[in-house]
Amino acid sequence: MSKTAIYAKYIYYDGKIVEDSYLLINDEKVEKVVKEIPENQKYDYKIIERSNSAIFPGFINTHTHLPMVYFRGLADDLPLMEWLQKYIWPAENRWLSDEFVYDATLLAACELIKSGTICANDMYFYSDSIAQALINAGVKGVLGAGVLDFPTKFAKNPDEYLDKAKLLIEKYRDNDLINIAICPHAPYTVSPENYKKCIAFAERYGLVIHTHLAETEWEVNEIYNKYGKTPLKLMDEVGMLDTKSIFAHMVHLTDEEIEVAGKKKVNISHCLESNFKLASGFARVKELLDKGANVSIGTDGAASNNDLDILVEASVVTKFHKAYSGDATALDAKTALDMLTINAAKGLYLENTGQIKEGNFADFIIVNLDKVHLQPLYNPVSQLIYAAKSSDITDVFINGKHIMENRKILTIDEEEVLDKAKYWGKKISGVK
Ligand SMILES: CSC[C@H]1O[C@@H](n2cnc3c(O)ncnc32)[C@H](O)[C@@H]1O
Ligand SMILES: [Zn+2]
Repeated sequence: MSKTAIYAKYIYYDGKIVEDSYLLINDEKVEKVVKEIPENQKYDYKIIERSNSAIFPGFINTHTHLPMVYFRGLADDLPLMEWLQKYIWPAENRWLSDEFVYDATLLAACELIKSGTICANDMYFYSDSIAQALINAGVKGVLGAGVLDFPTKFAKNPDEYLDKAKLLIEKYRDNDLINIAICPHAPYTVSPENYKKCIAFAERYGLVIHTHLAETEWEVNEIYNKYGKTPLKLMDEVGMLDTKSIFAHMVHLTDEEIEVAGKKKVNISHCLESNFKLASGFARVKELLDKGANVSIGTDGAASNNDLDILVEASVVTKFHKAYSGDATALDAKTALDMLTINAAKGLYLENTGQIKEGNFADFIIVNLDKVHLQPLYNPVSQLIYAAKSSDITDVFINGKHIMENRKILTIDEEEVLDKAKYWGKKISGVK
């Protein structure tokens, strides 16, 4: 049994700031916070001193495509469908393999760890290799096996995509870092019949189902022309709103659909920077939250964002929605932190996750407050969301394991990961 006690200036424990205390960790779980460790227990703990720091729950990125870090900057300044059809899908068909996905996911994992992300909700192919990379890095993943109506290098048809998902479920059933999900890509690439197949499959195995929805105006028109209804209405009719589901984007919703999303407490991953960059628009997050939807934050892939830094994303999200609503009280710093943590865990159906409290998994970050841009300090949560940079995160713990210490990743060799990224970059760009 391993016990750790971390002393910090501030600990965001069970939704409240506790000052000048120890956070006690017992193996992979949080024990409690105490002002003093009883004299007779002092030698039971490895003590870590961070008296100029604050401890917060680790962040959860609820929509991404991790291996796409190797396509970062490959095709920029384009709208979604042109970006996908002319550049990204051809690149995926040319380059994806287990080796590519494993190497790329290690690079993504470094970026996640360095920006305080303890778990990513991924949607891609070759998810076995994604799982192996995340396990080696010590990062949690909800790994969504992608499903499309059409064939790719990875699978011939929806049945084969699902057969491959079955193997993942069996392999990772007892893994404490990995959960498997099912990911029909979007209503313009997956028929209603295949959505129903995915739902039946997800329900049989108790999985979360994760899809892109209402991302662009093009999608709304395409679905209307094909089915005579909106994307959300179509999802409601196939049963997606009445199962364990999470929807990425939800940009183009009518007022009535915002009511429905709220009433049905739909889980939404808001991907603002990707939506901005592809000029897709933006989700009406304040209204969705006010009506009762559960909104968390995703970066989307690094080929459309172009990074996986969820702390920057949250800062942009809170400020943008104040400006858009004309209400400076909208999406305050606590709401932004909740979106990165509790809302995200709820949206992914992860138990004992998303908050530092007794019995929860010990997933947390340590932020160095001794920085010119972080002093003086009146409100630690406000400082985290509005002023801190990811580079202020010194330490990351996941399931009680020390993953990054004083910004050095302890689980994988960052230099080697960088060398591999450069090697693949040269290959992809055709440089000899
Ligand atoms: C089914 S595997 C994932 C699939 O999604 C593609 N993708 C990446 N970003 C987006 C986005 O913003 N909208 C739609 N599809 C996206 C990715 O390239 C894979 O092919
Ligand atoms: Zn996406």
